Amino acid sequence: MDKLLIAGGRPLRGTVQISGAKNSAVALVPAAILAESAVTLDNLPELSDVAILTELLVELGATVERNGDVMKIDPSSLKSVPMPNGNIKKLRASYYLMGALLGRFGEAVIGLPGGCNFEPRPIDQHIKGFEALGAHVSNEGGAIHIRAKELRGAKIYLDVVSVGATINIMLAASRAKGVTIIENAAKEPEIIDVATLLNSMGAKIIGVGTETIRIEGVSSLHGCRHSIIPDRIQAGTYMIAAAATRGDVVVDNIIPKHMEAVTAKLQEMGVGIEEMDESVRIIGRPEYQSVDVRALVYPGFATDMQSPMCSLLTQAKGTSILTDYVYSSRFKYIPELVRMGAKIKLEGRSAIIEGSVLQPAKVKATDLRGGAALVVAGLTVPSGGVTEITGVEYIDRGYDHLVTNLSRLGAEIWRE
Ligand SMILES: CC(=O)N[C@H]1[C@@H](OP(=O)(O)OP(=O)(O)OC[C@H]2O[C@@H](n3ccc(=O)[nH]c3=O)[C@H](O)[C@@H]2O)O[C@H](CO)[C@@H](O)[C@@H]1O
Ligand SMILES: C=C(OP(=O)(O)O)C(=O)O
Repeated sequence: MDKLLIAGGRPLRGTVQISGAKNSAVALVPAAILAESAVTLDNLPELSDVAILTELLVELGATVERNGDVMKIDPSSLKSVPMPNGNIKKLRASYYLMGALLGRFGEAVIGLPGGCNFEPRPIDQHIKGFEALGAHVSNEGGAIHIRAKELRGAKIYLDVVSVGATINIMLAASRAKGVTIIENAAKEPEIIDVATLLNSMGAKIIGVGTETIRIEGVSSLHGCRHSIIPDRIQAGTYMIAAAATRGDVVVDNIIPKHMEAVTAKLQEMGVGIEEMDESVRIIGRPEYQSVDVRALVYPGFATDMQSPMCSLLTQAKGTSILTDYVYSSRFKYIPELVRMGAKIKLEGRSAIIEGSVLQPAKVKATDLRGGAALVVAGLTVPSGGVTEITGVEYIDRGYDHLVTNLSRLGAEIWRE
């Protein structure tokens, strides 16, 4: 089993280039199968989730060619293949194959998704959406069976603001007969990215980025070329790592607007920030103030940034309160931070964090962003001793070239 080793205490310095967004890529790759001809995706990140999805597309009969960060997906000889088990269970975003296959073939059999199960993650809103479009949905032994004689547009009000349900309904509805309206839709930038791809394929989607999305179904979609937006969660993690190590880092190839919630919080703590057109410079300071952080849906502070932020808050003077309003118990990483000397108490859906000096320890990542929190903490430990992180396979889901990027910034980090 791989592990990451970090000899901390080195301020990060230099420039890091951010790759395409995982949470876009894992929706765009399945979306491509709705086309009748080849879709080319640029700026594709090199992540295990993307690799598994690619294998799934090949199992479905697509021809996939990857060259660096470019992937060409030709779904012209795609078949409807049931996928109750196997690779499908390895990642969360395999649920996008439900919407995509339903749109393309009117049917899908997909095993319940795996991935980071930091707490129960229901998909009832996805299913409610498919049913509203006229599909019959049943759970047979842990696999979701979806079948529709004909997909018909419908008005769907989401009970919770869900990224996955919003995208999944958009995928299926883009090939439905008539108009679908999604109310209380999620507004994340990745949703806009998926709609941009679908519209380039010939779909008719408006309203993305607002709480009402209108999708006029079309009878067929065609191939196109699309460049994936930068990964705002990777970008935010490097911003936090730069601040935590009192470094000086330019995080490049980003959309600064997508970073506003993180930028504002770092500024409030006293971190130096310079914003450019496609990059942001983070200038670390010797002392930071404690702050309160609330993880919310976009444009609020992202729940995916909550865990790395917790590691930074251990470096602030006084008491910070970090509350997650999206996932009430996304805190499995906290006992590991405590093992590293962090002073954190859990109260309901909040972590109460006192400033502390971290120390090296052997710790285990049990989910992707919890793993990122441990990396930030390991980098922050004053020199002397090595932090050992296992569970690296979780981190591989969302951070490409992590060791290379951090090493280039001057970190002492290696993988064994
Ligand atoms: C691949 C991907 O893009 N993953 C992101 C996506 O996950 P994902 O799309 O799975 O998360 P959702 O936005 O759906 O979840 C938001 C909230 O709604 C609840 N819920 C969701 C769906 C549903 O059918 N029923 C229900 O109750 C969830 O338990 C959670 O409390 O958005 C999350 C919230 O920003 C991020 O943490 C994940 O990184
Ligand atoms: C939770 C995450 O991803 P997923 O929904 O793919 O598990 C994440 O990116 O932090």
